[in-house]
Amino acid sequence: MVASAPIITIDGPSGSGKGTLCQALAQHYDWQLLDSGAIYRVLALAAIHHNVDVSNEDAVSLLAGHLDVVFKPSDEGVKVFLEGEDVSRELRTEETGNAASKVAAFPRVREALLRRQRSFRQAPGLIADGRDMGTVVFTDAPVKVFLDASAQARAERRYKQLRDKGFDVNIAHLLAEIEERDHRDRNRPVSPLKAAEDALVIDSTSLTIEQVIEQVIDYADKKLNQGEE
Ligand SMILES: Nc1ncnc2c1ncn2[C@@H]1O[C@H](COP(=O)(O)OP(=O)(O)O)[C@@H](O)[C@H]1O
Ligand SMILES: Nc1ccn([C@H]2C[C@H](O)[C@@H](COP(=O)(O)OP(=O)(O)O)O2)c(=O)n1
Repeated sequence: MVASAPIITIDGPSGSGKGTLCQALAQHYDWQLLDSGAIYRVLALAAIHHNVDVSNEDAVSLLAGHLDVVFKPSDEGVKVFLEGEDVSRELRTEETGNAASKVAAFPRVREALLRRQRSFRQAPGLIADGRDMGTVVFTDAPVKVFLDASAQARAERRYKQLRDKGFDVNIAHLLAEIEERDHRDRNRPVSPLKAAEDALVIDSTSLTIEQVIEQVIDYADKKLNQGEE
């Protein structure tokens, strides 16, 4: 039997640093990258573009089954195309994140997107970024990390990130949105945001990005080597 490609799952709440960490890991190991949040964000945008009510589970799960999305690496990072249209900028707004969190709460939507996410598992390995990568989508991953940080720290990070991209943002508003999204993501009945039992939990509130990356690479190297012994 051919062994499946190894996976490192990185789950955690909004602004904990998952995307930054996953990009660094994908570069370090030269592995594929799955940004599962981007898939939920694209689906939310597809609903908005087609005037589909994001609270209508039937209609949104139908869209999820036919989602035409393409991820293209470019010099400015990965560009995302929905039905041929570049939606990379629109994808990153908090409005889109919030709508993504709403459509992601529907069980049939999550079911419709499972196979698409699992198809990213390819040699030599995969770095998977999301909320349920270690608990539902890739339960057999040899390396699982749950990345957290205080809501205040996450709101401040998001504020700087969006302001640097030229968005007009307000920190109090961002904190309220992050707390609302945390609550919805953690309390939904299917695939709620939580650490897998076998995950390494890292609180990055007072760690630099470099310290987080170093800690995860040290841990992953040990776990991956154990698997080869
Ligand atoms: N440990 C950290 N300390 C300070 N800023 C961080 C840290 N980790 C990530 N950031 C910054 O916070 C912002 C959000 O990080 P991101 O990786 O997009 O989070 P997520 O994918 O979990 O939402 C980015 O601008 C990133 O550079
Ligand atoms: N595996 C995933 C990934 C994202 N989601 C949902 C829940 C999140 O609030 C939204 C957006 O996720 P995304 O990772 O892009 O958000 P952040 O960059 O962390 O703010 O999608 C999910 O339910 N399951």
